[in-house]
Formats: sequence, C-alpha cells, structure tokens
Amino acid sequence: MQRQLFGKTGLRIPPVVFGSTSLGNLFAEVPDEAKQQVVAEWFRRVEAPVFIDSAGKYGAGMSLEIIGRELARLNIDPADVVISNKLAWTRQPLVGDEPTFEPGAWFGLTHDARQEISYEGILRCYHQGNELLGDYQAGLVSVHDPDEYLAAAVDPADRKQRWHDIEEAYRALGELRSDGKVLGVGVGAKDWTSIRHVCDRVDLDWVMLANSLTIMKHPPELLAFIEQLDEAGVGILNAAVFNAGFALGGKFYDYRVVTGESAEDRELLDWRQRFQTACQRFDVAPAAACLEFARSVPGIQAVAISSSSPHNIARTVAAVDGAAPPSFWSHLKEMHVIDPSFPFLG
Ligand SMILES: NC(=O)C1=CN([C@@H]2O[C@H](COP(=O)(O)OP(=O)(O)OC[C@H]3O[C@@H](n4cnc5c(N)ncnc54)[C@H](O)[C@@H]3O)[C@@H](O)[C@H]2O)C=CC1
Ligand SMILES: Cc1ncc2c(c1O)C(=O)OC2
Repeated sequence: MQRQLFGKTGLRIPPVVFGSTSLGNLFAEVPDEAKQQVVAEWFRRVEAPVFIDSAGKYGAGMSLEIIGRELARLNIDPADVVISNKLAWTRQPLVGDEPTFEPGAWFGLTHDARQEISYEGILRCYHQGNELLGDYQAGLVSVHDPDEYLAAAVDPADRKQRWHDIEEAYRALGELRSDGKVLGVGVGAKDWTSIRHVCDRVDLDWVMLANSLTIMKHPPELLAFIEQLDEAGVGILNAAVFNAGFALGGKFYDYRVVTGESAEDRELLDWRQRFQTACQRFDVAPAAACLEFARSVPGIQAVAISSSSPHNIARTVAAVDGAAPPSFWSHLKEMHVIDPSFPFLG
C-alpha cells in the first residue's frame, strides 16, 4: 500500500483513509460493540499512521468521543494516527427528545449540535473536538460544509455575511497552522463548486470532495478543477465514493432516499442496474470498481471510506490495491455507465 505526500501538509498518507460517520450513528444506531471492532479493524488493515476523518457534527461529538476512547483502549501511540477534524458544529446539551440539527439523519444521540462558523466559533469547535478526543488531537482541520452554510443565506447581504464568517473561520485556522498546532487546513463539502470558491479566497493545504467525483458522476469541469489543485500542490481526499452507498445497492443517494417516483430516481435506478450487470459480466466487485474509479484521477491521494460494519473493512481496503481489467472500463464507457470522454481507465 503506497503512501503519498498529502498536499502541503508534509504528511504521507495511505490510499485509504477512514471516515467515521457511522461512529456518530448516521442513518442508523450502530451498536457500540461494532464501533469498537471498526476502530480495531482500521489499525489491523492499514499500517500506521492511520488516517481518520471525523467532524464535530458526526453524532454531535459522538464520533470524536468514540475515536478518542477506542484509540486509548487500543493503546495507540498518538504518533500512529492522524485525525482530521471538520469544524463547524459544537456539541450542545440535548433539550427534549430529539436533536434539532439534520432531523432524520442521526440516530440515538445523547447531545444536540449547533453550527458555529466564525473566528471564535471555529476555535470552540477545534478545542471541544480535542477535548472529546481525550489523549489525542486533531492534526488537520477544515471548515465543514461551507456549501450548506452559504445555501442557507436568505438574501445577498446574508450571503455576503456568511462568506465573511467563513473567511474569519479560516483566519483562525490559519493561526493554528502558523502556531504549529495543526499540520494543515482544508475544506470538506459535497458541492465541489463551493470548494473552488473557497480555494479562490483561502490558501488551503488540502480539500475533501464528497459525492462529487464518483463512478456515477464525474463532470469535466471537476476534472479540470482537480488538475488545477494538483498543479497548485493542494492535496485531495475523495469521499462518499459510493454516493452514500447507492452505487452498492443502498437506498440513500447522496444522503437522500431514492423512492423511484421521480424521473431522476428512475434514471439512478436504471444506472445502477446497468452498472451491476457490467460488474457481474466481468466478475468485478462493485465496491472495487467504485474505489478504483475514485482514485483514477491524478492528484487524488486517497479515498475516504466509512463503514457501519467491521466485516467489510478488510475487503474494502484490499480492493483499493486491485485493478479491474481495461476491457471492463472500456465496456462501461461503451455502455455510457461512465462518461465515454473520461480520460482515465480503459
Ligand atoms: N461534507 C463532507 O466533508 C463529507 C465527508 N464525508 C466523509 O466521507 C466518509 C465516507 O462517506 P459515507 O457517508 O460513508 O459514504 P460512502 O459513499 O462511502 O457510502 C458508505 C455506505 O456504503 C457502505 N459500504 C462501505 N463499504 C462497503 C462495502 N465494501 N460493501 C458494501 N457496502 C459498503 C457503508 O456501510 C455505507 O452504508 C464519511 O465517513 C466522511 O468521513 C462524507 C460525506 C460528506
Ligand atoms: C450534511 C451531511 N450529510 C451527510 C454526511 C455529511 C454531511 O455533512 C458528512 O460530512 O458525512 C456524511
């Protein structure tokens, strides 16, 4: 498993990094036992230092808390782990029965979360994250989902204010970097055009794309942006490369349920059918195809995968080093399962 230099962070990272939404009960309450096994599997399947992606939002701090607890239980040396914490939400006491943020997404939470994007707010996210991590610390930090923060603007003046908040948050993160507290500053978002906007205004070391460059979706404009990032020496993590599980048969596509009722949904289901048929014909595991595709564009150093079950981690990690035959990729292009003009693979 070949490690690569990660943007301007100075870190050498493995081709697979571990996402941790499931430790925060995204879409389902995962038993604590399974979470313990998931963290242990990370260290069994990838040579240290292992790279973990988390966020204060994941389970309103639950994901960070469990990471800290399990690393300590496994006696992991802090030098053997890199934790990337996406900042924007702080843990708050739970008032009432249900958390108020992202209803329907998180299950079995003990806390609520509040969005805090500003100079002071982002520092609160950072410090609280390190408290939740206990003996460990975030070595990388980013602003989480600036796309959603901007999309919530009610008018142009509000949007301008929100950009100001984001820039102030980055001013604070830049200080953490120049003080030597963190190794790099980045961004994590599902709308890659918002990442491009941030890159135009802020000096980033790395970015995390989510739901954006996948076997299902790979617009040429994004490929051009990735090339630009690569030339500028900005690191790239590719996340949610199964489009939140949809490509593998899950019911969520980019974190919304596909019911099959709209024309768009029918197209998605039709795509999946054609993808699965091709995988069967060439005897390629769908997850392996998604992972190879997600790493095929130069400039991407790693994919972020998350798992609610400890059982598929070994398989997923093994798949990252595998390669499907070129004939499989040309077939996907011929069948328009992937864009025939995609310049890599096959
Ligand atoms: N805004 C941001 O910055 C975002 C960051 N992320 C990061 O990326 C990570 C991965 O995203 P996910 O939400 O997990 O989306 P994903 O596209 O990786 O899909 C995950 C789903 O696929 C399943 N799965 C994983 N490996 C499998 C296998 N080998 N066989 C069958 N099923 C398998 C998982 O159990 C889960 O249901 C997150 O944990 C997070 O760290 C994800 C989304 C947004
Ligand atoms: C809004 C939202 N939905 C799902 C996910 C994230 C997110 O920010 C994330 O970072 O990982 C999965």
